[in-house]
Formats: sequence, C-alpha cells, structure tokens
Amino acid sequence: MNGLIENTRNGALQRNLLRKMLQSKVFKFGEFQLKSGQISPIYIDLRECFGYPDLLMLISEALSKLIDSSSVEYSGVVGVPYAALPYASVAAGQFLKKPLLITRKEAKSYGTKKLIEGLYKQGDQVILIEDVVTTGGSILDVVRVLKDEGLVAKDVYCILDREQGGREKLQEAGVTLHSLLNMESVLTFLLSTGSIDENQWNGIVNALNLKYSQPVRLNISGEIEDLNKLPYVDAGRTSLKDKENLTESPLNKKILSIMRKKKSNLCLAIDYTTSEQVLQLAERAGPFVIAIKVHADAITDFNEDFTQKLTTLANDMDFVIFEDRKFADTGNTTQLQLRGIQKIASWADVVTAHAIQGNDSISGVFREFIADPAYRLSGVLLIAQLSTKGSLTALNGYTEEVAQIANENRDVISGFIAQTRVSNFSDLLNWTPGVNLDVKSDSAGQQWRGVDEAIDIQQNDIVIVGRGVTSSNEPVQQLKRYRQTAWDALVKNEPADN
Ligand SMILES: O=C(O)c1cc(=O)[nH]c(=O)n1[C@@H]1O[C@H](COP(=O)(O)O)[C@@H](O)[C@H]1O
Repeated sequence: MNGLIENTRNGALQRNLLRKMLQSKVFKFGEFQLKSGQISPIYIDLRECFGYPDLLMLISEALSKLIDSSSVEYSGVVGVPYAALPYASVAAGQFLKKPLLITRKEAKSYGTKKLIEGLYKQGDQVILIEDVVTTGGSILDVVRVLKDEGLVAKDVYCILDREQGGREKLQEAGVTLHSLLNMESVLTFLLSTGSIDENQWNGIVNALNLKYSQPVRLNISGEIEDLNKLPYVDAGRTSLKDKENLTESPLNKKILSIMRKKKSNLCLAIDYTTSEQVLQLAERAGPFVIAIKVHADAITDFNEDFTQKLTTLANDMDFVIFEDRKFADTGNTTQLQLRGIQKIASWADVVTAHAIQGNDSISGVFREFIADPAYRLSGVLLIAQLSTKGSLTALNGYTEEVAQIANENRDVISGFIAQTRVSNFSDLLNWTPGVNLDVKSDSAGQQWRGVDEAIDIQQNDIVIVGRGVTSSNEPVQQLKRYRQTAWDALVKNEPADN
C-alpha cells in the first residue's frame, strides 16, 4: 500500500501501472457476476494488458524490479501458462536476462515428451511469474510439475493478488507470494483518482468479501509520471563520512573530505572561452566549491601557463579540477589523448568518459594513469545519463550497463554524470548537471531543474551549476545561494556528524 505514495522508482512504477490500466480500460465498471455468484461493480481483466505494448513493457519492468528487490536467488524464470507467459518472456529476456522456462499442461506424446521446456538441470532454483492470483490453484499445479522434475520453486511474483485466500494457500505449501498490486492498492488508487466513489468502494469490498473497514484516500494524481526523473535504484542514504571510509577511489577520498570541510557539494562549470576569464572566476569561486569544471578545448588561448595557474589555485583553495573531456574512443586513443597536446592527465584531477566504447577500453586505461604518481589524474566519471532533451542515454538498458562498468571498477571510476542515482554503491558519487534555480531550459536542448529535485528526490550527491552562476552579474552571490541550497538538501537526509 505504501508503495503507492513512495517517492521512488518502484512507487512510480506502481502508480504508472495503475494509470495505464485505467487508461486502457482494464478496470471495467458495471455489474458483473463473479465465479462465486456474487455481483461485483468492478471487473479487472488483466488478460487485456498484453494487448497494449506499453503496458506489457511496464508490467514486465515492474515485475523485474520487484524480483530484483526481493533478493531471491534463482537461475530461471517460469511463466505460469498461459496469461503470464508474455510478461515472463519480456521480464526474463529484456530486464532480468535469465533463461525462460515454460511448463506444458499436457506432456507431448512425441519427441522429448517433456513437461518443462527450456534449459535447466535438476536442483535449479526457479521463480514463477503469474498475472492474477485468486486461489493459488494454478500456481500449485505448476510448482508440482517443477518439483517432479527436481526443480526448486519457492517464490512467485504476480501482478495482482485478489486477496481471495491465494497467498495463505501458497504459504501453506511453502511458496511465498510477492505481488505488485493487491485489491487494496487498486481500490485506493481508483478512489484517490476519483475513478470510483465511496459507494462503489463499499460495493466492491462487500462483493469480494474484503476485510477493509475504511476507504483510504491518498494524494495521487492521474498524470503519467516521467520514470526517467526518478532514481534507477532506491539506495538508502549513507553519510559522507561512511562514504569516505568506504570508497576505494583516491579522488572520492579527497572530494568527500573537502565536501565535509567546506560544507559544499557544488561544482562550478566555467564555460568561458578565455583563460583569464576562467581563472578570475575560479579564484572568486574557490571558497564555495569542491570542484571547478572546464572544457579545455573551448578555451581559445588554452596553454600551459593557464593549467599551472589553475592547479596552484586548486591546491591553495582546496578544490579539484574537472576536465569535462568525455573520452569515447578506443583505449589506445584515449591514452594518447590524455598525454596529448593539452596534457590533460597532468593537470586534471578528474575527467569524464562515455561508456559507449565498453569496459575494456575504459577501466584499464585510466587505472594506469591513476596509479602513476607522475600524473595528477585520480578519477573518472562515466556519463550515465545526459541532461539534454532526447538524449540516447535514455535508451532501454544503457544507463544500467554504464552503472555495471562502474560497480566493477570502483577504484578507478569514482562516479557518474547522471540525472538520477544510478548505482546501489553509495561510494560512487552522482554528479548532476542540468541544475538552475531560476530557468528551466535554453534554446540548445539543455533542461534544468531545481536543487531539491536533483538532490532530495533524485538522490544525487554533487550539483554542477554553470550558467546559473556564470551568466549572473553577481556570481559570488549566486555561488553562495547554490552552495547553501544544495548543501541543505544533501544534509537534510544525513546523520548529524556531517
Ligand atoms: O558532462 C557534463 O558535465 C554535462 C553532462 C550533461 O548531461 N549535461 C551538461 O550540461 N553537462 C555539462 O554541465 C555544464 C552545465 O552548465 P549549465 O547548462 O550552464 O548549467 C556544461 O558544462 C555541460 O557541458
């Protein structure tokens, strides 16, 4: 029930699922005779859901998130025939990346004569996917077939638990039911969005013999939410001190200590085009920021004198130098570029890299530079999500793959450029651009949002602010404003020792 109001991706998936079901007319209102003979004012026909491709995808994604969050070990996914097969296929193949198994109702009279199709071996633990659970009878039939073949099946995931005794019956047989929705969440959603009134609520509760005493109204809008605006993972908050102890990245050790000392999680993006302008603002910004981000190739008079002055400022004023180079080539080319005309590895503490070229061209290459004391470079941020409208980083699965590369190389990859938290490892820091307290977009595709959304809801750690400061006539005033707002949003959810 609480999932319906949770400010998390799982909560939003649940709400969107109900919104789409409502739009797709899966909930039918009228007078319907149920199997029990009783008359119900509602009929929920989940068999219609896979007729709508977006609903099929949404349900499969939500089931996959439910499966992931239950931390159950399994080697295959079984769809309960027939209605759950589309969801099991999409969930297994697209989201969970696990083998799909199906059970037959009747053994074939020819060929292998198997009752279970797919790849498995005796002793494998599998999970089941079902669409609606009423009594649990069809699930138990499938569990019996699986057991007879030597498979272990102890967990079943369904879209809707009708709360008609199925959960208890399954529990008696040693099977745990995990459901995306139950009748209570469906009725609460319908009532809260004005789709049914209290009379209808009472009628449904009576017809289905449900044991609820009072209808609950929640603050839920009927609007479809943009799932990309929500964290990819619902990671618990970790204090900065704990992150500092936990991190394997030399860059993060330094940054987390600066953050706590300066009480700042602000990175200033100085996209000026002359070295003098950049240095002047860097000097004024020094006391308020933990990092200064530049695009060296946008500075028209870039030279070694500039990098020397910038590194002196950084050392004296305790901030890190961030070159936003976005490397994206083969490992060999990246090595050449790091040492090339701009000698990036010699003056930048941290650089950005895309992940499009794959892990073999990323982690090993940067590890070599980070381990070598001749270079200043001590960390890399992977581009997990871009802030621009229509960015291809939103393509299904891309961000998750980037997070995976970082998860496996936390000594080198110190975090992400992202819009929302993308990894469960809290020591990987989320740096987020696209922040402006006063404006929502520019004319070149940039999308901005406020600090509360970026830090509090989307669970980022560090905000990258550019024109919010650099276009202002009073940059120092803006720096103080962004520093305070971002820091307040960060420490709001943290233990007092920060
Ligand atoms: O890699 C980045 O820093 C970056 C990624 C992204 O998705 N969006 C984004 O705006 N940036 C950079 O962050 C800075 C944002 O500056 P403003 O748009 O002026 O606030 C610019 O330097 C961008 O190049």
